[in-house]
Amino acid sequence: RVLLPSGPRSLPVLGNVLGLNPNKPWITYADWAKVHGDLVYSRLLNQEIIVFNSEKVAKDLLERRANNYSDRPQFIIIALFGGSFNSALLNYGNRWRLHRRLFQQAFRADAAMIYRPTQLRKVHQLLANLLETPGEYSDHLQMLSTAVIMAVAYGYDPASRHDPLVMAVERTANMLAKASTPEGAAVLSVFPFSDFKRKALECQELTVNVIEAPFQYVKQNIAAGTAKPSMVSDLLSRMKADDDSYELAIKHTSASAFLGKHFRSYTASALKIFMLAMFLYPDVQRKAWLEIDSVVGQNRLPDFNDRPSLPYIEAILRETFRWHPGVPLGVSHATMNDDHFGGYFIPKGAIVMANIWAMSHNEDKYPDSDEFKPERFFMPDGKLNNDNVSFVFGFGRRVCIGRHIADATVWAAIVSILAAFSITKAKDEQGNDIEVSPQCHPLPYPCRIEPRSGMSSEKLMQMINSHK
Ligand code: HEM
Repeated sequence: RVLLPSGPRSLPVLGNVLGLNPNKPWITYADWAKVHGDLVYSRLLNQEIIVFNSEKVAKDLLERRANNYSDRPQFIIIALFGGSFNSALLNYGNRWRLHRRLFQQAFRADAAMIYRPTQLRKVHQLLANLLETPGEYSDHLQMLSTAVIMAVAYGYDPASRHDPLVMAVERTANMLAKASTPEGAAVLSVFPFSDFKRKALECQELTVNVIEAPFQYVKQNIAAGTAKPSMVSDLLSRMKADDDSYELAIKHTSASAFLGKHFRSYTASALKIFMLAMFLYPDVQRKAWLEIDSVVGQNRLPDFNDRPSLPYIEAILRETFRWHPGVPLGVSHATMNDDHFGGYFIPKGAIVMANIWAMSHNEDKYPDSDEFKPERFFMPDGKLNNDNVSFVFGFGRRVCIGRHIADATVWAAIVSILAAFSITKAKDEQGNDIEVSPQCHPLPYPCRIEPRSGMSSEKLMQMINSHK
């Protein structure tokens, strides 16, 4: 008799739909793991789902048995919404291999270095925006995220957050994202909303335009000799003439980078979490200022050369990724064949999810895991340990391809915001602190952002301008 991994008792048709917290399923899965172990079996309607709640199991299966665990589940709903171009959701096969190779050429650790000046420029623009309209910080962080991806993928410089292309991207990406979680897809397929088909068609049309427009922009710039370095211009320069399938793959990979709503949002989510941590943990902020002042001083803005000399900032970056990981359940994998592990049967076609949230809240590894404590990354001798929380970027052959870009953007934004500003709780009309509670995908909550002691608006603007 085959023994499936253990899991909660399920209802005949619905499976475990009703037991799942739809807003934070990772918490439900982590609770189930306390009863059933690191491997939890559940069912959503007729789809089998196995959740890996520890790094060890995720590595044993997603990495060491990558041949079987590198597929993605396919949802008809995503194709209906025009999302089948997305590299992150492709089946494990030749089309995905070509996409991955193109991404790899542009985004591997050494190639990604050429985008650093652009990333720093966009971060300085963020500082200027925060200075001008601090209350809109959440929009500014989203804009940074989008602007970096558009610059890296296309050399495109959005004029402002009302840029028509950016607005079209936001709209399309939001629609696609709703269709692309297993929970969303399962529920939508049984309880379709009345305007579902209309939305699907609208989204398909938007997607076609949003893929084509920035690609044509690069081609025109190449023809005019004005193209900036970008993933698309680089890949086009290596393409043999009239290779239509290769050209289509370039269009689709670059679009995946900016239309996969997740990937742009993850950078912004990490930064919103960072802002939250800074005003909830003012001592951390003070320690960071001390480190920045002793290494960088107060007369210039930090740059990437400072990174090795700023270990406390590095620890803040790691803790930001760990405390509230932006992708708490990773991107779902799927099994290609039946398998056995630890005495359990893992069926072919099961959806497999890495519960990154459970891993980042493993109390054995991260005691007081709900607390924001950058100190946890230091060894007794005061040096940084080697835990760079890489699990937040996923596992195995489908590990995040944008992680070097994302890591550099988030680092540059964190260190620059700390160098320039003080972040404190906002006050209500009576002058009392407004309290907020941490969430995984934070809404814009109020906070106060102002030039920190020793900094003034004029000085900050001078420093920003001196980098142009
Ligand atoms: C803080 C920011 C980010 C986080 C936390 C993050 C996290 C992740 C995770 C957890 C996965 C799934 C890995 C797996 O299947 O095991 C993933 C996949 C992916 N990420 Fe990221 N990501 C971030 C930013 C980005 C950016 C900026 C880009 C684009 C430039 C990007 C591109 C991708 C792609 C294309 C995949 C799919 C890879 C594949 O299926 O082969 N990510 N990311």
